[in-house]
Amino acid sequence: MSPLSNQAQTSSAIPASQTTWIKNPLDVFSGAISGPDAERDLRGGIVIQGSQIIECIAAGQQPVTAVDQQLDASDMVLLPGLINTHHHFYQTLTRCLPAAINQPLFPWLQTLYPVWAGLTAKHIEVATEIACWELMLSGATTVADHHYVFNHALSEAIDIQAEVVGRLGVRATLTRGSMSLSQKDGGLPPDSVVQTEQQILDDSLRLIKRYHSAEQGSMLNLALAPCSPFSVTESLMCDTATLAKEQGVRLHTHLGETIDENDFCLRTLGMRPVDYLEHCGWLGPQTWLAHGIHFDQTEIQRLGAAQVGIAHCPTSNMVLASGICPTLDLAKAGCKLGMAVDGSASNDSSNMIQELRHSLMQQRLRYRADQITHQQVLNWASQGSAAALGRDDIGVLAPGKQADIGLYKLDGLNFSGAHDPLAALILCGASQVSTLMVAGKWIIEDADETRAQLEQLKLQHHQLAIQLVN
Ligand SMILES: Nc1nc2[nH]cnc2c(=O)[nH]1
Repeated sequence: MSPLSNQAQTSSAIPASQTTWIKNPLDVFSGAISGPDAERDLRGGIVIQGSQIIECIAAGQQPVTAVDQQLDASDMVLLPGLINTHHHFYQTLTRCLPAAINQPLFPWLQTLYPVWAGLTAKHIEVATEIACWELMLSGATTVADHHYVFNHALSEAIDIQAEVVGRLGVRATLTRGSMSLSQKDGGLPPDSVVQTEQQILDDSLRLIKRYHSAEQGSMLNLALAPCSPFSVTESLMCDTATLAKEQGVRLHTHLGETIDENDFCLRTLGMRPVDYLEHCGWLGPQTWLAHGIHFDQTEIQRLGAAQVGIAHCPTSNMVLASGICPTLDLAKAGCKLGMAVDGSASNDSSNMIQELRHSLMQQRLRYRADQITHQQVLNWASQGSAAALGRDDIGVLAPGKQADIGLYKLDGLNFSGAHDPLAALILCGASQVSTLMVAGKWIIEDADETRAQLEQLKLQHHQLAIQLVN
């Protein structure tokens, strides 16, 4: 059933000329925690036209614009669509693999690389679909993926992902990942999952030309993402930075995740990861890093001065016992702090709203309770994540921004007795949206119905997961 009322319009796409008032939400968060976007009163709701928000309404006020239809949101909390800045969709197929669980990053990867070497086009397609639905059902309207496993039979992984995200209607940043340093050359991955530098650079250029759209409201950004210092050659890191600059796309990699990575860099490159980043031409605002944990204070200042983005992945960092990201220090220094669930083999879920709860709890162990609020983690997952992905058209509820929103009903037992609805979303542990809109289109109109429709896909995914490990 459509959540819309008053007019007969029930289409999930709002025609460009139509206006919709998301009316009187129970509570609302704009995405910002300082400045004019944080101070604006949104308790009367927002008006959407086409793919954009055109009006924000103060409590008790009516829209100035004539509205064609309304959605009564008085029993729902309104958030900007959450933005996931780092994932490995294919890892949904290797969640909780007994041989891999209970290990830190390096042995965990070495256990999983040979399994991932068996990925086929079908695995990529179905895993991408499952991960995207899991993210969307948990409130994400923009998803980023870091696909870096290109076995010898699988060259079209990003093309498959581009087809799936386009079909689902979710906004995406797809990164062309890569590995070029195998065990025989002193790296961590086996030969079966690395490519030559030329193969990687040629395919990167092909994908940028085919899919990257940089305009406001873009549904698909492409970025380049050599995997990590221990799986990529130095020359590929440098050449990728040059290509990204020539083509005007962003750069992404894993950095500062573990002490083992620091040791690897010192031993094989003779420098620490941030020096390596600078040496390869990566230390700038075009770069966002997954994890960003093991930096000293001087390195944090250098990353901040360069306005590097950080994909903070608290659950994965706890599961792999990697460490605790110095979020507030990085943000204070000038880094753009975003949030991510990381790959589903190190999480082992892709639930974006639950990630915020984990972040709040983990970060309170490092900082004071009054410094890590529910608004702070919500801000990282919206405005902060948008900045990390280099976007200023999403992540905030304000006129002129894209109409990407999530609405949450607090009807579970876990919310009973909660006083502050916005705080309850994080502290009582929300796990699912009720409805979700991307670029003015209802992607999820009724989450329970959507879940029911995904049963067949789930079965197929589970069978593919079993087949992959056998
Ligand atoms: N957490 C995590 N770190 C990585 N470093 C290189 N590859 C990976 C990965 O798949 N997950």
